[in-house]
Amino acid sequence: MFSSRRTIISSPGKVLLAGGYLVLEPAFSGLVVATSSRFYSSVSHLSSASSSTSSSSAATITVRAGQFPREQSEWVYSLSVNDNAIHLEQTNGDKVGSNKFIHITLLQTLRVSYERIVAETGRSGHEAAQELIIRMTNGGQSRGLDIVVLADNDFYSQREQLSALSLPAKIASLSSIQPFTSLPRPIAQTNKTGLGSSAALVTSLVASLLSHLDVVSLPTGNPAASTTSNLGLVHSVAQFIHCLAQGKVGSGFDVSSAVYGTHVYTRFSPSILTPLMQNAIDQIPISGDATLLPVLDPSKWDQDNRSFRLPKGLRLILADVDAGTDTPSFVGKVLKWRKENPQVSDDLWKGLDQANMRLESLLTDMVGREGEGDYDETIRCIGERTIKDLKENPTAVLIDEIRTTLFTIRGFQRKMSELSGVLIEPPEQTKLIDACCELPGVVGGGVPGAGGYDALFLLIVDSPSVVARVDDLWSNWQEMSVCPLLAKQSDGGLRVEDVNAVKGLEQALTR
Ligand SMILES: Nc1ncnc2c1ncn2[C@@H]1O[C@H](COP(=O)(O)OP(=O)(O)OP(=O)(O)O)[C@@H](O)[C@H]1O
Ligand SMILES: C[C@@](O)(CCOP(=O)(O)O)CC(=O)O
Repeated sequence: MFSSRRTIISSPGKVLLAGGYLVLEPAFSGLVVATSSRFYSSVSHLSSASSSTSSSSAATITVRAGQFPREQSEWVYSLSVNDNAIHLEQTNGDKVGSNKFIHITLLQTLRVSYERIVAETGRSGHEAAQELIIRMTNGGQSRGLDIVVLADNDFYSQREQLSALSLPAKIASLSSIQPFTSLPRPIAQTNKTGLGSSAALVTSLVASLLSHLDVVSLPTGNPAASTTSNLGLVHSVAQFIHCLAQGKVGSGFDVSSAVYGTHVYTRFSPSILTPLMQNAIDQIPISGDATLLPVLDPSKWDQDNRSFRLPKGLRLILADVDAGTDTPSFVGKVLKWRKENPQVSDDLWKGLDQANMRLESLLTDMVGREGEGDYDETIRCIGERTIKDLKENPTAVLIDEIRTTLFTIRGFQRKMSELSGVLIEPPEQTKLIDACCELPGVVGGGVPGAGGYDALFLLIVDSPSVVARVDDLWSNWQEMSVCPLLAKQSDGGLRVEDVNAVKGLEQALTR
């Protein structure tokens, strides 16, 4: 009986609200907010194998990026076993080119799966390799795995789609675009919006593969309820793969939020991955001891995730600004300046970290006031700026302190820009964010993550009138092209999906 079993797991996008650059060092933390816009990975079995093609030592994997042109966005791999290794080769690279994030995710996740099969079944070598292939081919009844990856529209600029529909770059227009809308050009020629597509892709694909191959068990609904070892393994495997594919060990805040959702993140020690980064291999050894699992054992990872969320009644609203940011180049220049100016940069880092942690504390205090009788009314009045005397109202005082702290953080970012020569908050962004902050209901804002011209965020009162004010200012802004995203904050990380619960997903998977 051919199995129609399908595993769909999604990961949220990310916004590093505070802690850019500092979060690269374990001494400092970052406030990372997961977005409502998500990245989906679906794993099922390819059509049934005819007796001539079914094999216990080979399998096929096809991966399709469902919203991109199929002829340039479907990668096919063949997996085979020889005397001392499992090999994964792409078979259509000459036609569509390669996708290193997909290839590395498949290879390393299958390598983890093989090592887990050895550890759990006591089988090794060819026997364990055959067990892996049996799971990939549904007991030989299928040729292998059929994978489709899909991102919510927010991950990629929709400017062209909006102009093709003669629609203005406004929130209402974005809502009229079909979910997982087809994009005209391949990924490499598509503008991304800074939500962390690669981290969400890697994380959701690792989780869906490990789950489909029965290596981890992630219950439907809220995987956060699953055992920490399962989620912890998904986290460490995804962090390793993302670093390998990016060719550097970043802070990992983006993978952490793709797994755990919104939280205060303190990075893992980069040295944990050194043994694996130095001799990355391109096959899966089936002789000798496990080499991945001892390093990716979650109990050996020292990152910290402190729970944190935005308070009820406030909303994160995001915009994609017309030019991107070369994050690796920004990071390189800032860290070079920091190394050359240790005293000045230490003082700056400590001052900025205090402001970042003050922001966390104030937002958490706001969460603590959600049950107060005056909370909702105060938020409503702040939205229309009809509060006369802030001093009389503790919630209003807190919001005013959040506003001040966001300005303080931006001041430190401008100081970092001035001293390092890296335009973290460029003058054009300063002008735009200051103009937004003048609007009633806007608490504050800033440039997320590495900054530059990539994106901007605002913290606003979550009311239609405030959203409309911001939307209007952005759509009329002349100095830069500012396009809103639909994303809001969300608290959840990895999620096992029911295809019928996600609008447009079934159609996009079978398109
Ligand atoms: N839908 C997708 N399907 C397959 N691969 C994708 C998809 N989206 C992104 N990728 C992969 O991720 C790579 C982008 O990773 P990169 O680290 O350069 O950007 P990023 O920092 O994640 O971007 P952003 O934060 O703007 O989304 C692409 O080159 C591609 O290999
Ligand atoms: C600059 C840095 O601290 C944050 C980059 O954030 P983003 O990719 O610009 O959202 C780099 C990192 O944390 O890996």
